Formats: sequence, structure tokens, C-alpha cells
Amino acid sequence: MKRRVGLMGGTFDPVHVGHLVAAERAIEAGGLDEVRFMPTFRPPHKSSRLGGTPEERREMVELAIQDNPRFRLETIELDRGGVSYAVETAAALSAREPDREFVWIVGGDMVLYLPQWHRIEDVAAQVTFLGLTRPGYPVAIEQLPPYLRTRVTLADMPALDVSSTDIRERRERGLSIRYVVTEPVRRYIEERGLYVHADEHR
Ligand SMILES: Nc1ncnc2c1ncn2[C@@H]1O[C@H](COP(=O)(O)OP(=O)(O)OP(=O)(O)O)[C@@H](O)[C@H]1O
Ligand SMILES: O=C(O)c1ccc[n+]([C@@H]2O[C@H](COP(=O)([O-])O)[C@@H](O)[C@H]2O)c1
Repeated sequence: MKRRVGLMGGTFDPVHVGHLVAAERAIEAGGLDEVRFMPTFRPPHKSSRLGGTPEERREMVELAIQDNPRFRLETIELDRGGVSYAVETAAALSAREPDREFVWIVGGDMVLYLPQWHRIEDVAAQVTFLGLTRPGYPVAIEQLPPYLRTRVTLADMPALDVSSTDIRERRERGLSIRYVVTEPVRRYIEERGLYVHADEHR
């Protein structure tokens, strides 16, 4: 049987406990052998006002996943540069590792947004999706177009109302980010003064 590899794509600016719990639950819900955390170089549908550089976002992911043997870093989108379209990533991964089955993990809020991904039918031909229900974003498979219904599985996820946006805002306001990121990530952010003056940092 092919090894089932979960892909946790994200901006990870910064990576937080919501991402880590989601990846851990995805292993159980999706029968995955591993999850690869894959930082985008440039996310397709977000403004460019990011706080951390691609290198900083990658280093924070490395710090966050270091003690879980099933979590890996996937740098394919960082290495490629440019806008990180999933269709290019899915094609490159399938070509590089034909002996793997890839399962793209998406937060519940993202599931209904899948039809808007660039060339989504081509993406869905190469990977399946595991949607983790996020608090405040109820989803039903019937809400998806027919070509996606057989390619998406939904699973419950504990209500962790944490987002990178909220963490960046807390930093700007001088509030604590303890426990919403792992300790090594918190130290990294605080030592580098990340997100304190988000506009000046880049
Ligand atoms: N608290 C959470 N629980 C479950 N999944 C999450 C959570 N936060 C983010 N995700 C999912 O993780 C993936 C990567 O998310 P991303 O890096 O954009 O984080 P984010 O917290 O949503 O960031 P931002 O606030 O900057 O938009 C997406 O599929 C997203 O839906
Ligand atoms: O390919 C697309 O059109 C596309 C559109 C939106 C999101 N994605 C991917 O979904 C993942 C999460 O995206 P984001 O914007 O929440 O960081 C990340 O791997 C993105 O590359 C991909």
C-alpha cells in the first residue's frame, strides 16, 4: 500500500497550536503515515502584508515540529519561489514521489473556498483533501461541486480559536502569545522582535 502523506500547507506567519493539533488529528482521521508542513513562498489569495520572511516562517515551523517524528518540513514551495499555486505543487510532488498518496489538509474555513483555487480540478485529480472543521465554519459535502465531493473527506477538530492574525495582533498590542505557540517559537518571535512593528519589519 502507498504511504499516505498529509500536506499541511500554510503561510505559518507564525505556526501555532491550531496547526499542530490539526496535523495531529489529521493523522488519526486520515490514516496518515506522516504530515508535511509546507510553508508557502507567496500565498495565492492573501495580501502581501506578512510579518515574517519566508526564511523566518520556515525556521518557526522547524522549531514547532522538532519533537514529533511524524511531522516533517516540506520546502517545495519555498524552493520554487513565486506564487505558491497548489496545482504546481501537487504536480511536482506526484512526479517526484509517485509511490506516495498525498492528502491536502485544509481548515474547515478553507473547504468551501476550494472551488476558487487555481485549476482546482487538476489539483483534485492528483491529491485528495481532508477538511478539518474549524470553529464557526460549518461545512457540508453537498455544498461542494460534484467533482470535489468524492475527493474531500471531512473530520471534526477541537475548537481551537487561534489564528496567526490574532497572534500578530497580540504582538503589536504587546500582549502575551504564551501557549498559543510552542515555547521555542515564542522565544524565536520575542528574540527577533517579530510582528511588533509589522510594517517596518520587511
Ligand atoms: N485554529 C485552527 N484550527 C484548524 N486549522 C487551522 C487553524 N488555523 C489555521 N488552520 C488551517 O491551517 C492552514 C494554514 O493556515 P494559515 O497559515 O493561513 O494560518 P491562519 O492562522 O489561518 O493564518 P492567518 O490568520 O494569517 O490567515 C489552513 O488550511 C487553515 O485553514
Ligand atoms: O492554489 C491555489 O489557488 C490556492 C489558493 C488558496 C490556498 N492555497 C493553499 O492552501 C494552503 C493554505 O493557504 P493559506 O492562504 O491559508 O495560507 C496553502 O498551502 C496555499 O498554497 C492554494
